[in-house]
Order: sequence, then C-alpha cells, then structure tokens
Amino acid sequence: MSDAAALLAPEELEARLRAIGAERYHSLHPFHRLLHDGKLSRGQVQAWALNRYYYQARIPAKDATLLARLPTPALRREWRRRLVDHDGDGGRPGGVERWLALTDGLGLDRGYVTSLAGLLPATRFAVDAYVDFVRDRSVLEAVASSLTEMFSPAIISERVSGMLRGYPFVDAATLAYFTPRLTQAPQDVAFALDYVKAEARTRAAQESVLAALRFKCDLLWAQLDALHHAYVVPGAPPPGAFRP
Ligand SMILES: O=C(O)c1cc(C(=O)O)c2c(n1)C(=O)C(=O)c1cc(C(=O)O)[nH]c1-2
Repeated sequence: MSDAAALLAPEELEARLRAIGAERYHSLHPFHRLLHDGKLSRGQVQAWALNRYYYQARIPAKDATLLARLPTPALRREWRRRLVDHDGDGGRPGGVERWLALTDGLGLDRGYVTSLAGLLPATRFAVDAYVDFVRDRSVLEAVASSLTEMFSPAIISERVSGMLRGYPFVDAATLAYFTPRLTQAPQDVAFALDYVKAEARTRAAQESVLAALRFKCDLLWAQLDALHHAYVVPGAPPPGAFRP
C-alpha cells in the first residue's frame, strides 16, 4: 500500500475527481432519467421542483458559511460572486428568485413552496448536511464539495432539451433558471478546481478532497432517492451501496 501514500500529480487528482462524477453524479439517478425523458406526470415534476427549491434556497447559506471561513480578501472576493449569483444584486434576480419562476411556471403556489411545508424530510436532511459540512470540515474539503458543478453543465443541457421535448406544460421561460448556470458553473469550477489542486499538498489532503466530492454526490443522490421513493417506486440502490 506504499502507492496509497504517494502524492498524486495535480492532473491525476483531477482525473480521479472526474471519475467520481462519472460513477456517482446524480445524472445517473433513475429519477433524473425519468424526469429528462419526459416520463413523469406534472405532479411528479412539481414534486422535484418543490424539493429542489430547498437546495437552491440553502446554497447562499452554504456559500456565506464558507465565505466567512476564507482567510484572504482575494479568496473572499471570488466566493462572494457566488452569493450574488444566487441572491441577485437587487436589480437582476439571482438563482433563488429564478427557481421560484420555475415553480410558478409549474403552477405551484409561491407561498407554499417557500413555506417548505411540502418538503420531503430526506430533502431537508440532505441539504442541511451540505451547510453543516462546509461549516465543520476543512476549508479545502468545503471548496472541494462544490466540485459537483464540474458535471452540471452536461446534465443541465440534457434536462432542458429533454423537458422541453417531453412535457407540454413546460416552456423555455419556465426553465430559464438554467441558462446562466451554464456559464456560472464553469467559472465556479475553474477556481475551485485550481484551488484544490494547489492546496491539497499531502496525499491525506488529496484523499479528503476526493471524499468531499463523494459526500456531495451522495447528498445529491439522496435527494433524488427520496423523490423516487415517495413519488415513483421504491427500490433503486445508489452506486456502491448494498445490493441483495
Ligand atoms: O441542476 C443540477 O443538476 C445542478 C447541480 C448542482 C451540483 O452539482 O451541485 C448545482 C446546480 N444545479 C445549481 O443550479 C447550483 O446553483 C449549484 C450550486 C452548487 C454548489 O455546490 O455550490 N451546486 C449546484
């Protein structure tokens, strides 16, 4: 096991991060397959949008938590941009507001969505675990946990085209949330990926980065498990989980 202790070259670390996405990103989840292939009812799509609202709503709290822990003005400036992306600047709407345009477009009542009254318990636990993770783990792990965004442009493109094709009740305006994400996510990733490649200076630190990305994939997966179990059918073990 002497290999296990050797420092990985930065490109090898990146390759291992990408391999985690290829194996475990939520694009592979059966609920997303149904969503993107136009196989869900309007009510099931509403359930997805309503639960996902909580993720969007807590992302700024996650980023503010991490921002407060960053040690330099340059790092804080970089991370502050994410808060503006999600909360808006008072003029242009941010991601949280744009997500509510999506739930409006699906015919959900805003007050009901933002009250969180209809949220699945597992959605709340999974999303809250993300905020707790960036509060409690190293800054390196916290930054690494955002790296699922490496994989989001591909799933977003697939989702938008699949939903426009598959659902008469969805139009381009309803899905407008996703358009800015196609440029924001790569910008976020460029910084976060360079950061973890430069700052993970021991093999143990590199392993913590890989584990943080696995953790994040798991919490995205768990949100879809909850939806699938509640609104479709039970019985879809995640990658790597016990299969009888
Ligand atoms: O549509 C998606 O599948 C998807 C995935 C992810 C992700 O991989 O975490 C994010 C988003 N969207 C997204 O819209 C978003 O604002 C976002 C922020 C973050 C993060 O970890 O800081 N992930 C994601």
